[in-house]
Amino acid sequence: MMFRETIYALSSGALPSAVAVIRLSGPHVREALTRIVGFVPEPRQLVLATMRNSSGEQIDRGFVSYFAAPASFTGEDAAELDSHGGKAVVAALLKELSSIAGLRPADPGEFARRAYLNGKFDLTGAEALGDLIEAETEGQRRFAVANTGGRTAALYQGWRERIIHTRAMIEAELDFADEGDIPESIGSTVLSSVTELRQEILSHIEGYSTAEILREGFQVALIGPPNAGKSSLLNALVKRDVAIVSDEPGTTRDLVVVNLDLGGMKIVLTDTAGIREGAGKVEQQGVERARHAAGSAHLVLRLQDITAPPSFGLKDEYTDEIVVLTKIDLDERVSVGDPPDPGHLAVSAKTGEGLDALLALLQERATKATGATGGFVPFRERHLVHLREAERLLGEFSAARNLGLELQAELLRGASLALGRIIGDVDVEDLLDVIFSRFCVGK
Ligand SMILES: Nc1nc2c(ncn2[C@@H]2O[C@H](COP(=O)(O)OP(=O)(O)OP(=O)(O)O)[C@@H](O)[C@H]2O)c(=O)[nH]1
Ligand SMILES: [K+]
Ligand SMILES: [Mg+2]
Repeated sequence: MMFRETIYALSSGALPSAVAVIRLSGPHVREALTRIVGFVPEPRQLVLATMRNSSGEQIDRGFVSYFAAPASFTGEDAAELDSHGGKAVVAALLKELSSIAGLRPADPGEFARRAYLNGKFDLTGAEALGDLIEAETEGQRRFAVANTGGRTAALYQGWRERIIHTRAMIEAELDFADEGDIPESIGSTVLSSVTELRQEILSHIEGYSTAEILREGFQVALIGPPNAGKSSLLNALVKRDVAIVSDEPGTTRDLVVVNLDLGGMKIVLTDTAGIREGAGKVEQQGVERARHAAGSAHLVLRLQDITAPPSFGLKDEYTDEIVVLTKIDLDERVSVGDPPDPGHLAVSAKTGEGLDALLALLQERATKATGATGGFVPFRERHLVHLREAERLLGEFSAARNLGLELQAELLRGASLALGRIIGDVDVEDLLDVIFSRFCVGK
């Protein structure tokens, strides 16, 4: 696809910086380079050059590189100017570029959008690229990288081809059969291949939780009666005073949420209000929030003060929970290595005993929760919507008897369209804004 306008943007981060990278893409790139540095370098070479304004005055000296279409990120003629990262330097270069006819500043994600439209990657590839830029932990980075290579697209494309093949069998029958009933032999082949595919899609959908955990983090809720030491433990784990601690029961009212990076895994710790009966109105709201946080967490840490009697206010049980005995510095009979119950953990927020073991456990649980899928899972809510739609249509196909060939073909067409929407093969115009506007300017 040819665009008439040439776009440019500062693609590196906030100024001032040691070096700034200005990126250009479009039909006027050669012309712009000639204007700014006086020549067009050999493609794919970094060349030292003096950058000048239209009166010939030097703006800066730096590097310039040129990428001839279609061998560039966008598929168009493209270039990069590497200047010093001073605010005035970059401002002068951008001003100079703006004065060249046919050039305009790029919108957020516009380079990537052009790359997509020129077939450099499919929509899932673009989304993975966005994830890579947003990745904060090593786990997120690895996951995003795994998805940038077009593997997801290949999977969905393969499924589409199977559906299209099945549909072709049905349509061949449509052309020949008068009564619109498929012969028994073909009917069972078609049905079993549709059922098999539906099963594959279903198990793929299940893998979404992996992506969610990697992206949003492994959710850990700290619950327990008032004064169990929840806020103290949270602070000790993140080594910051995030939550207020006091000897007054009912100190924490709202949820206090902090992120932790454990060995490349994002862990989200939530401190909650102490759960007890007969709390006042505000505290009761906090208790409800606590219960809700615990209910939606991947792991619940149930804290118990070893110096306090066992709590009866905490009847709710959660599928994955661990009892953590707190304040063990106050009882010399209890030590980290020897808790009264071997299934429990023992810690002291005051001395730091037991914290390493707890952190190791959190990391292990989070890693286990993301499984060994190697990133081969749906990684956006958007994908899930279309996968569910495809699965639903295939399910309708398998369930109905005597649907008639035409309706069967129609269901398969719908399923194939749904999969096509994930990779961006069909009507995606409205989606492009959503996906690419999330990118930064210059990408
Ligand atoms: N000795 C000792 N005291 C602790 C420890 N952890 C917490 N405390 C004390 O226990 C009291 C309650 O601690 P918090 O962290 O506020 O307890 P909480 O569970 O968050 O309490 P609420 O928010 O009111 O539900 C404070 O006085 C803390 O100093 C510990 O490991 N050792
Ligand atoms: K307290
Ligand atoms: Mg608290």
